[in-house]
Amino acid sequence: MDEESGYESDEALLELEGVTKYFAQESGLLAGLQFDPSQFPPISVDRSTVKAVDDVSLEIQPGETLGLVGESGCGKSTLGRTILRLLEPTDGDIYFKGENLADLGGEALRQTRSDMQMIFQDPQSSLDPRMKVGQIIEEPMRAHDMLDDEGREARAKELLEKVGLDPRHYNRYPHAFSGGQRQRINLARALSVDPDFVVCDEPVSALDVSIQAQVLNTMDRLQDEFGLTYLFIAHDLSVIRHISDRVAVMYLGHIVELAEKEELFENPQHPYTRALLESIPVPDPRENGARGVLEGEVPSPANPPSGCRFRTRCPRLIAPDEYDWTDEKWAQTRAFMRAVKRRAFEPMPAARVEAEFFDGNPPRGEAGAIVSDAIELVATDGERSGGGEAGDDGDDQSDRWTAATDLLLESFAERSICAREKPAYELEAEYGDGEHVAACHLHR
Ligand SMILES: Nc1ncnc2c1ncn2[C@@H]1O[C@H](COP(=O)(O)OP(=O)(O)OP(=O)(O)O)[C@@H](O)[C@H]1O
Repeated sequence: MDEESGYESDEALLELEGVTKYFAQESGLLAGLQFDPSQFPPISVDRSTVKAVDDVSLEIQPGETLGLVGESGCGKSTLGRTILRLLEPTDGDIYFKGENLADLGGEALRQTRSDMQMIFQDPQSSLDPRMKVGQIIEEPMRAHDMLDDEGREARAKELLEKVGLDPRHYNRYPHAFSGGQRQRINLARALSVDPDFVVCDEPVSALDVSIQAQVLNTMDRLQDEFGLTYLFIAHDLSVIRHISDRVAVMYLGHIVELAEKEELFENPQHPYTRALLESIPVPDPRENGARGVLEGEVPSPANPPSGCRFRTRCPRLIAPDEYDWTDEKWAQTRAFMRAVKRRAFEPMPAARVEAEFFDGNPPRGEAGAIVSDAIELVATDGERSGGGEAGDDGDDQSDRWTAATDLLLESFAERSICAREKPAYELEAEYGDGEHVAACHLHR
């Protein structure tokens, strides 16, 4: 038990409740200027809100490594920085050792700041090239008034050794070290103030794969030796798999799935996690191999989809309750809707659209009428299309695809539970007995 705070080590070290971070973003200079003569002043600046982290709740237990994975821009770094109070949360609470960080001030805040450290992706730019390695490692100790000059030097040298470097390099400059060595210097610096919790933000992403494993192994060893708890941010699932005890998957500011590592990798329950896992082996990013699994663009975090944030790209979007569907007819309609939205097929006669997407047997009833209206809009022989005849111009055609897309999305996608309710479900784990949460209505 921690005498001062009353914190007992079987409680969560860190607890997030509804943590939210929005950024006010001004659009590009001219593009963002709105002209409205009926208003005074007639020119206004269009400000949008980037919902980088939205309502994140989770716990991190002492001594564990929670991996945080997701595509670039999903909010991982923002979450890490918000936890450390490098960014002020827009909403929500962060408890560290049972204390709400927002309530801390003075000495308690100072102490907590040294208890929580961060290491960044790019060791090149985070190490001041004009400072010697020893000074770099001692800097946080000096800022926190820890030890005297001699004590700091002794500790810096000891830390150099602990992270796998030669203590005789104390007086060298960062440029004399390789990328992997520079990341080790970063580690030594973060550990100098004896933290309990370290946010590791893509610490090995800039390193060669062969060096990555070595640095990860060192981080693993140091975790045991120093009793550290890690929040380990990475976009690379193999790195996450190497280091994590539990894994949280992030998409567009939400945690979509969280489970113990084995459970997450062997029994993923969110379609986004599955898509991520299926696209793992991409040794050469220019090779398109399995990358097609995640179709479509990530929507803008300034205007994220309602309900489930992944629904606009989800291959398992749930049928709206309004209509009578068989699974087969819904699967076909969903595929057709996606193809129309992405204009993924050449214009063709209605009968061929029906043959290609619905095996010649489109849905009937109310849903069928909507599907047939959409087919008519895009078909070359559709009544409303005039398709292929003289006088048909590109704009017209484009309008019809847009109209068909809107009709299908509004009638079907937007009425799905996936669009209407934010999902959050607790599941039974198949591997281990840890918690497994998946934000997907398939588990309702
Ligand atoms: N200071 C800021 N002002 C405005 N928008 C920001 C700011 N910082 C981040 N964002 C936006 O917030 C979203 C989340 O960014 P963040 O860097 O947290 O994602 P990430 O998952 O860490 O991505 P990456 O791995 O590329 O760093 C992005 O859309 C980003 O553009």
